[in-house]
Amino acid sequence: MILQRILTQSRISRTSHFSSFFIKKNTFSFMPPSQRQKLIVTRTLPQASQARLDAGLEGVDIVQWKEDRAIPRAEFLKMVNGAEGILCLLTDTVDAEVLDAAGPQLKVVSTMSVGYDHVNVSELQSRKIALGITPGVLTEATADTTVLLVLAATRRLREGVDAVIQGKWGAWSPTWLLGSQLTGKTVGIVGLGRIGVAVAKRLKAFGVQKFIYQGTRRKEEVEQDIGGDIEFVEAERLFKESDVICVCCALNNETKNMFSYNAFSMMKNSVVFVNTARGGIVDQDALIQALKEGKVGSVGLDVTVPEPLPKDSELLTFPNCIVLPHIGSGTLETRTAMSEIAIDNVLCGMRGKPLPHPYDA
Ligand SMILES: O=CC(=O)O
Repeated sequence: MILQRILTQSRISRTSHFSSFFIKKNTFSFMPPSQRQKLIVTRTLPQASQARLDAGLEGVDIVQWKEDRAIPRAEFLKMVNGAEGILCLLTDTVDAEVLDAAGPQLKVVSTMSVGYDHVNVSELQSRKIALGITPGVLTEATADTTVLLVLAATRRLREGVDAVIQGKWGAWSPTWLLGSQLTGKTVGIVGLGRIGVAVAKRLKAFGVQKFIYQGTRRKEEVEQDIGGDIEFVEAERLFKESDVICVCCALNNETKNMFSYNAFSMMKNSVVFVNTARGGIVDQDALIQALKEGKVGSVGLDVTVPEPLPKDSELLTFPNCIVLPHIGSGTLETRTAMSEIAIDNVLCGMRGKPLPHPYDA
């Protein structure tokens, strides 16, 4: 009891506040300083995971950026020096400069995200640094957000809400604010991975008649799992035939700017276009042009370039375009599961063990 109190007090007294970041030394281990490992955490984590860090990790000194904004690059480069593990977010670019600033002892980068387009994977590989991601746990939340945007866009949610707020709600009208419905429609999914499948299964319940999908290869086992009318098609056919398009793929060299002006020009004028993956998959200027020219029916985006999207972005001027602030995985359950995996990944990497959720080339 007395020992417990001494340890707690000593832990508190050794936690120092350093400009905007905290250094937390684990004081209940008698490990000599030379054997202690430095872990960088680039943001405050959801409550349960933050409590885990605050309780201390055996043999680890945690240096954490605790402001409610992304860590400035210069701070990141300073803070990372001497780290053996980095727990970062999708807002932190991890490239050769960061790895150089860290030094050769760096063993693992663990991102609290399933996407890793902010990490230079080949640099990590060439330096034999492990990369951990958080797959699986955000599938349901992100699929929910995708369906939310599909429904919001098809039923003109933004226009309806704006009309109520602006006092433009007149008498009930047989012709006002008519949207479309999903019954009998064709939905195109780009990227039939975990999230794409979860989206298809949800949308099936709305009476979608046919799914067409695009990706690196046909997935027969997944087709069977979803069931019904589902077909792997070329991108061009997906653009032309879909009533609704959901972008659920990773951002990489193949998918960057895949939604070009040409792609939007091929689509039905009534198409509902939803992106919950990464902003860079869409040529945003082309999307703005397509919206101006009435080449797309309605749009729902959870991701943009840049993020945050500036308040004066032209994208925000279209009543048929709804933009969310990248909250696809934004539930307490999901974000907690993601941060727990990110901690497990980074600890295993620092201790030289296989990561429970490694990036899989
Ligand atoms: O966008 C969210 C993620 O990649 O986890």
